[in-house]
Amino acid sequence: MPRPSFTGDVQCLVRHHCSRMRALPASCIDSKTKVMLSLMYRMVVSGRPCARGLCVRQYNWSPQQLSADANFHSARPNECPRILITGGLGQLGLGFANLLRKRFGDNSVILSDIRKPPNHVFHKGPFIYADILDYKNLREIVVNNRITWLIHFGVLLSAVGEKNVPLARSVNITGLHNVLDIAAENGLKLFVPSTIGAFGVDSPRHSTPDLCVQRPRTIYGVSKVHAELMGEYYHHKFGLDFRSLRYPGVITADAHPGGGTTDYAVQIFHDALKTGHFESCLDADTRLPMMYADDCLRATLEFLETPNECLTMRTYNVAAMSFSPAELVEEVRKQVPHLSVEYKLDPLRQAIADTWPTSLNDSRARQDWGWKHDYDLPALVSTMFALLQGLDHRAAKAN
Ligand SMILES: NC(=O)c1ccc[n+]([C@@H]2O[C@H](COP(=O)([O-])OP(=O)(O)OC[C@H]3O[C@@H](n4cnc5c(N)ncnc54)[C@H](O)[C@@H]3O)[C@@H](O)[C@H]2O)c1
Ligand SMILES: C[C@@H](O)[C@H](N)C(=O)O
Repeated sequence: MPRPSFTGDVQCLVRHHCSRMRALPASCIDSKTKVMLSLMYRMVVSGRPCARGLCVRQYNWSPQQLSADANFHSARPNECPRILITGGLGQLGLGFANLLRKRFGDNSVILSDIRKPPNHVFHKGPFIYADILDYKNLREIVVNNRITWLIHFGVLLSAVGEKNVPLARSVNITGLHNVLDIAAENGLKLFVPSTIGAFGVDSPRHSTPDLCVQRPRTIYGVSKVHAELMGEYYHHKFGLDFRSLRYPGVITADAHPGGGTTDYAVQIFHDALKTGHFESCLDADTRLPMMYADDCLRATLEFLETPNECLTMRTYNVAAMSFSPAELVEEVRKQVPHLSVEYKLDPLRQAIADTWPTSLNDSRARQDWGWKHDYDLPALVSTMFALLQGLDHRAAKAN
């Protein structure tokens, strides 16, 4: 094995850390930091890469990656997590950043994406450019900001993924590999959402359990099964605190849909308010599991805060409701009675939806960490209208 190319500065840093660590009472040292530092120390003094953990990739360390004001020597085990969200400008990122900022403080959460943030996002809290395909840049952001939790939302969803398989493979699989390695090397807690799309025609279609045959037929689904398995493998092999929830289709007023099969269930609210006419890309009877964003994001935070000892798995189903386009239309018409509807099926999305579960069994999440949803279909519909009408009202006042 080649000798790792540590610079003198980093050797000093590691030795300094290790001597500080020995000087502190054991109760003050976060166990992951302890393992990481002892592995680093072993590497430096022996000149050999460690067998387990940390050095998932061989790379050159460069002192430039430590910012001038890097202050991780003073990190305390019980301080708030410092969180990075990748792909944060999609449907779920901003909502989750808001929830996490309420819980841990505005500066504890960095949103990142490859797109330019709108003004209201940029001024609301820290934002940084981060391409998950750029391993070095991502590692630098994690190190310089002393990140402790990584929320990995960067992805191509099911329908857009099928339209550009090479890009989906790259973002969803290579991007995941980068994130996994950086999380393992830096002792992070890593959350990667999975999806109902991780199941396929061979899975039980109704009340689909956590553990069953998973043979999805989209690149999105294949990449999510890969993420579940790789995360669990890193957990067992390297001790990575990997966690994943299989989300249903998520409905949010925060952003426009990002190219998924369940997009229709978001689009209908915008169309009902703007034009009073809605074209469904899925057949009237196509039933899929769905969830309101507040439930989804609360589930994620509660899951992340659950002590390891309570978890019996690393990947859990979470569920709230299931409905078809026809059932959603019926509920929407209680608020917008004049809504006209046309079923103009998109063959790509319909074919995908036909392979997904109609409902999920999430009894393990309810049992292990107390998951409980708040929103059913009527509550979802009235909340979405209230929020979107409020937003329209505010936009009209601003113009
Ligand atoms: N929205 C849902 O209904 C739903 C359901 C199940 C699971 N999920 C999962 O939740 C997570 C978030 O989903 P979402 O709905 O916000 O997705 P989205 O498609 O709305 O957003 C994904 C974001 O990833 C960004 N991105 C693309 N390539 C990138 C790259 N190379 N580097 C960094 N960022 C990149 C995009 O710019 C986009 O802002 C995903 O992992 C998704 O699979 C979502
Ligand atoms: C279900 C989910 O993963 C996403 N909304 C999609 O349709 O692709």
